[in-house]
Amino acid sequence: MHIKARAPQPPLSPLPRIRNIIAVGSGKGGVGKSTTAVNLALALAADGARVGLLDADVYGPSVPMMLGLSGRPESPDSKHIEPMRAHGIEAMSIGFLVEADTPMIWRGPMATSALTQLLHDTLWGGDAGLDYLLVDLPPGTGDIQLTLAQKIPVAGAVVVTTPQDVATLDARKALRMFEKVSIPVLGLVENMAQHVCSNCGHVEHLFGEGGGQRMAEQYGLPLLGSLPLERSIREQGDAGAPVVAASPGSPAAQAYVAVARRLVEELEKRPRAPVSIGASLL
Ligand SMILES: Nc1ncnc2c1ncn2[C@@H]1O[C@H](COP(=O)(O)OP(=O)(O)OP(=O)(O)O)[C@@H](O)[C@H]1O
Repeated sequence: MHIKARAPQPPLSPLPRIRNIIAVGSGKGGVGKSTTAVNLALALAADGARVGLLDADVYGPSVPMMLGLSGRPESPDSKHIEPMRAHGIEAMSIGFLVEADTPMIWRGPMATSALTQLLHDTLWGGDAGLDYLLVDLPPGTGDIQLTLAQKIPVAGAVVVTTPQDVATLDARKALRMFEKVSIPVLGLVENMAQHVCSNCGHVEHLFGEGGGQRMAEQYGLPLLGSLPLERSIREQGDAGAPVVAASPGSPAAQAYVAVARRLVEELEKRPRAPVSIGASLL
């Protein structure tokens, strides 16, 4: 039987220089989504990957502070912008383009168009491109999150939750949101799972134990890992040198590295071509 050679297919992703875009979302604010996204990006880079981080959290862009970055990105041709660089990763944030104390009161369409522009106009990865671009989504599951998730060609999503969040419906709402836009959820990350005393190292499960695992089982999703609630994670994030960069040998940093490796494993189980969920909308 004669098999016709297939005609070359157009690339599925409108961003072919970025091999994998991973969205980091949460059902509600304050669960540590940005802290997790920043440290996961650094952990992937520590394993040798070329990594970028897009801060899409229009309501509270915290990536510049967490990476110790300030100032404005440069534009070589007044059409594109150079990403900012810190601790071996690239970053772009709406926070670089507005004054720090400007409240973000944009309506949905303005926010999403500014963010998709940032995604497309940033010169990610120079000539070599990026292995991973993590997108720190705004907290919650409203219209902005939904539209963004649709407009960005995401390969998969990670949902960050706390043990209390698991007990409520918030994290489940985030799962449903990704399901609605056919974005595969690569797994759950349980943040602030146990408190480690900074004096004596005593470990306490302040918010109960096993909630993340139970939820993961209920939804048939992997639990990518549980991260400790530790003073150093907050302090180093506030100081612009997140724990994975500042104390790479610490148990907290190792916990992020373990989650990052599990994330890559899950991603590699998926079909290679990035899911171009939003391609028709772009
Ligand atoms: N594992 C942790 N241990 C200690 N502090 C943490 C941890 N994770 C996050 N934090 C702290 O909790 C606060 C909220 O974290 P973060 O800003 O990452 O949350 P978020 O979910 O992105 O919030 P937002 O809804 O404002 O975007 C920050 O002060 C951060 O330093």
